[in-house]
Amino acid sequence: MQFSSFYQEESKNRKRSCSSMSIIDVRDLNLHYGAQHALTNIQIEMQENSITAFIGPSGCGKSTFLRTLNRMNDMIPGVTIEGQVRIAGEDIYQSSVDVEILRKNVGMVFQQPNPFPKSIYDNITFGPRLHGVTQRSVLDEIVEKSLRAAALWDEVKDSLKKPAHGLSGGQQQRLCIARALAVNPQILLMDEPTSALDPISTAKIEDLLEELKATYTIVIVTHNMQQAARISDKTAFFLHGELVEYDVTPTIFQNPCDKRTEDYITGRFG
Ligand SMILES: Nc1ncnc2c1ncn2[C@@H]1O[C@H](COP(=O)(O)OP(=O)(O)OP(=O)(O)O)[C@@H](O)[C@H]1O
Repeated sequence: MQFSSFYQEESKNRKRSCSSMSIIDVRDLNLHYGAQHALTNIQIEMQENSITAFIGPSGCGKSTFLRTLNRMNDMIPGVTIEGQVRIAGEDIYQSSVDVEILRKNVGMVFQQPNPFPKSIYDNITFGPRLHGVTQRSVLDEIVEKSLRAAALWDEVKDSLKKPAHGLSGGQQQRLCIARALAVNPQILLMDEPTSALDPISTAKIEDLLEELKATYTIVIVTHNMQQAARISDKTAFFLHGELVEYDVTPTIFQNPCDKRTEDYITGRFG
């Protein structure tokens, strides 16, 4: 199927399915960096159209785990991964999986906004063009739709040909979100997406995530516990490469089962 029709068809299907099935299902996941055991027996299921937050002290494995969800660790020399990561029922570590298509479906936004040194328009169309969209009208439509979804359209609609690097940090991060949405992913992975931003830009992105979860499944690493409490449906607490506790967010913050979670959220360590 042509990517443009694939894009439109997928959008329609996405709107129809608003169930809360597990879209991510991880079983017995272990990851080593050489001899270092960085993730130990991770088991977790994440629901479609929800926001899941990963919290825990520095070095506990949050980002490493996030990267296993679209095979971003594959490129790191010496990494070994065992276990299963199922996305929409498919084990993404099977050799038959096309990693390019996987990363189209499971997009990523990083801590530092990283727009390409290109125009706003070309940043958004980069992914769709890579996947074969050439028709100008379709590209225009994707640009508008992605920028609207990222709550940036009104601010940039008259300067689409201007360099992306001319935008503020907060606008650049929303552009990076729009760029990720332009290839119509199912899942958006976000690694501390607001830690480089001021409080107003942070609030805009938090509001945006609340809107985006109607269409996408969002997994976010955050050091900001108020942020996790504000925006996530479920929270996973990691410590020393283990998933200590995972539950609905109010339970994690108000009534955690594990003493280690309680110590962390009450600021006794980390
Ligand atoms: N590319 C890498 N090569 C080797 N070891 C790594 C690599 N990336 C992470 N690690 C190690 O794996 C462990 C987990 O790191 P990771 O970055 O996943 O933790 P984190 O919880 O996301 O930390 P932070 O909150 O500081 O970003 C750490 O001991 C880290 O040093």
